[in-house]
Amino acid sequence: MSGNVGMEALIPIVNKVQDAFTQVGMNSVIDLPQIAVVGGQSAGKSSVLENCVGKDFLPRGSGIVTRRPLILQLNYVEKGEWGEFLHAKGKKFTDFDEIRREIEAETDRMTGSNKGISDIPINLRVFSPHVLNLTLIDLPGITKVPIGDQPPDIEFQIRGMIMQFISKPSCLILAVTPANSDLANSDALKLAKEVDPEGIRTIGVLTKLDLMDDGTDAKEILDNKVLPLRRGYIGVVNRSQRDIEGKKDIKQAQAAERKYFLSHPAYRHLAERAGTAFLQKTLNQQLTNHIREVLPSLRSKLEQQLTSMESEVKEFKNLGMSGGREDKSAKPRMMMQMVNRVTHDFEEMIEGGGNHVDTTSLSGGAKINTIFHFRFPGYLNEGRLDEKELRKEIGFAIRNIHGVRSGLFTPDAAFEMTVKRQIETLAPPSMKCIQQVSTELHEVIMKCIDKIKNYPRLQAEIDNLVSGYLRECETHCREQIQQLVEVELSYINTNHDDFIGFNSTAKDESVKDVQNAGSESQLIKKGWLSTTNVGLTKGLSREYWFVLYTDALAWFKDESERDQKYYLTIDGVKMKSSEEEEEGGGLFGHRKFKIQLFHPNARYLFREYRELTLYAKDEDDMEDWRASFLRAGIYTHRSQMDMEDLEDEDHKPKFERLFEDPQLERQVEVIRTYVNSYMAIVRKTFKDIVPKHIMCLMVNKMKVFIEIELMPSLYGAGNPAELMEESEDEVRRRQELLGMYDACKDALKTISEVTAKTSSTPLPAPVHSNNHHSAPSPNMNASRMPKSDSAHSLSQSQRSRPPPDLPNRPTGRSAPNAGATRPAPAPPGGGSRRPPPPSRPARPN
Ligand SMILES: Nc1nc2c(ncn2[C@@H]2O[C@H](COP(=O)(O)OP(=O)(O)OP(=O)(O)O)[C@@H](O)[C@H]2O)c(=O)[nH]1
Repeated sequence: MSGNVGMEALIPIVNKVQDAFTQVGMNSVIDLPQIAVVGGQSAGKSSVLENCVGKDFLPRGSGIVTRRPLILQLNYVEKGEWGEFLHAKGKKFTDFDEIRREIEAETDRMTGSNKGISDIPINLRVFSPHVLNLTLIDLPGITKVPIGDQPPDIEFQIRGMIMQFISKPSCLILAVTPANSDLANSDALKLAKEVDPEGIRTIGVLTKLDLMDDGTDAKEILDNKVLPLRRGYIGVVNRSQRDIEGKKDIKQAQAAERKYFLSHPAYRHLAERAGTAFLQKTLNQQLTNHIREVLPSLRSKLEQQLTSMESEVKEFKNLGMSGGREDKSAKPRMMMQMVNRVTHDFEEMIEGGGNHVDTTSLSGGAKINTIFHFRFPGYLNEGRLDEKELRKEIGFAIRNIHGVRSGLFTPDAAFEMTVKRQIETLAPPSMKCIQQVSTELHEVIMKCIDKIKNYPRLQAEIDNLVSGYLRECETHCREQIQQLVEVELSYINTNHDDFIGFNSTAKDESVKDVQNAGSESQLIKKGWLSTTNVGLTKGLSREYWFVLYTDALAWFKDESERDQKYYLTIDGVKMKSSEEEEEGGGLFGHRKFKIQLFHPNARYLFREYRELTLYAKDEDDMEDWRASFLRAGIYTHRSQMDMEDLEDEDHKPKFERLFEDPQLERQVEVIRTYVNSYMAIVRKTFKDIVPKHIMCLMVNKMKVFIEIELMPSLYGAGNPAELMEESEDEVRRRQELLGMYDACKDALKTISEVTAKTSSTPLPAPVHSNNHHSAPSPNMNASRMPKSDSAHSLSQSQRSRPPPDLPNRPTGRSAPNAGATRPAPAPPGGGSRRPPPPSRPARPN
């Protein structure tokens, strides 16, 4: 294909821009517009389209030839020239006559051979080094009277088909009208006007000038004086049927066409603005305008991309890595930068703050804080014995200390032994805390060095050194905590200010003694409990505020203790406690923690009740109350039946049996209270001191190590040049980045060159229906130009001319040559020719 020189000239420009953008990762940046030909049957549409491309391959002839839309995609390739049909994928058509035959055959396949039509397009892709990536659309000619197999609504169908394509705002419309027919009735112009009323994307093409009646010409139409179009009309002389049959080639045809215009007296003056070559030039200018229009946005995209790469490129340049040769001396400097980055990131992740605060998950420092203040206290509590177990231990200890004798007094040793056992249980949760912080620190390190993964050797070495040091810190910290446990075990400080044994030994040692001594009643415990039998319908429970004194139990409506419900002296009162399943508690049931108080020697406990049933909210609460009742001298009562139950099948005493001795039970309770008090102090100390140790011995030490010792350690570990060896990925990435950076700069240069080498042409001023004087212009684009600019492109003389009243109509003879001028008497008054009033609508719509 070489019939369109202008288009070929555009190819390198488009390709250069396209290539530059492909290199920077942007494809299809220049999306060239589609061009569609519309017109009546046999108007010469296919001929015009073929001329635009500059190659013979479309079926042409008299009658309805184009019966399906043909979407012709031109694709630029460096080598070879062939066509491919969508309906015959994979088959390459190198003979363009064969392409024509295939179009005809494919048309017939869908529509039959008897002039039927179809809106299903034929898709043809032509690959050639001589074309731009453009899409051209050949559409069936507009017809009104159905023939052959054509449906009755043929006109309507074809119209719909055409509209599908030309209504797209990006589609250029070549409205083809043969000069030997009435321009005023041109369906092509009517349709174009419907979708493009301002005429921005419509070019009028007047074919078959050579077939006009002798003595008539289309000068006035071509001068845009008849039915003026914003972009005017271009006259062409295509090959006649005889030329085609005689195999007149496109070049010969264009030469003959040029001769025709130059030699024709009516057209000589516009020979430079007529003919296939000028039509091509017009379209190419339109494409140029389009290219130039997209350049500014491409430029700004490129500039943005360049800016985003600048800092990294600068970094490489600083390190002497921008060229092909690498600067070896830059590696230690680079290593220092990397280590500084790790130091900075580590510090930031531990201490918080910084520029990149993570909003999706907790950072290292925040996680360590959670371990210290939420998880660690939980772990400390997990290690606690439950109340039952604790009592059991204390009970055994007391009995073992007393040996064969029944001890009258609570032995101190039992307290100390139990406390020591309890202190030992604090070691595992503390170690767990250390281990979790260590894991977190390691994760922080991993995150920090992930950023230097492009230097795998350096990354591995830092990991090795830092993780090794972390292990040392962890071991040291564990030793220190173990030491702390031993310190606690070495001296049980019963003189501690917060220890209740120290301050209130007398009070707690023997509540009973206090009572017996006739001292004043003392408060033991207050709290909510629910009960079912205090003046309520049986079965319903209700909460009261219970206050337990050394000698009495009182309950009130609420904490204000104003409305007292009852005051029960507890002398001789016993208790039973149990857990029971709540009725209707569902699959797993709700457990109820029940304590029953009763008087074994009296019929009624209070009022008409034999017992008082109290429900605690949970097991701990029940244990607390039980302990408090014990302190108040309310002991567990065992019936004979219970006692029988105290031996198991092997006649070994069950644990409960220990407590058949109320004296022992009371002693256990006293020690338990002391143990709890003392352990609360130790736990508090651990809660405070373990995190401090971890901070001091692990976190802070790690910070110092990374900041001060890491760099010298790295030097000790190996040569910086070797450590700074990049990963293949990094080398590739750097090359790509630098390549992309250069490509961006080249692309910007290309854009500047293209801008300098090409020029846009402004959109002609709009024409009015009665303006016969708008000059035709090859400039089709600039549709987005402000109207005022377009208006400026009109010369002063053009604007000052008075607008003629009506479109020019042919005078004299009948229709076929409407729009053509005939030698006719000069119009009255000279100036613009005023045709006689039209006998039918003179405008396309
Ligand atoms: N002499 C002469 N013949 C032309 C000219 N333009 C087209 N023809 C002839 O007119 C006939 C129809 O031309 P086509 O290009 O097939 O017209 P079309 O508009 O594509 O026709 P359909 O697709 O059938 O609607 C062919 O025989 C062409 O050779 C012209 O400018 N001068």
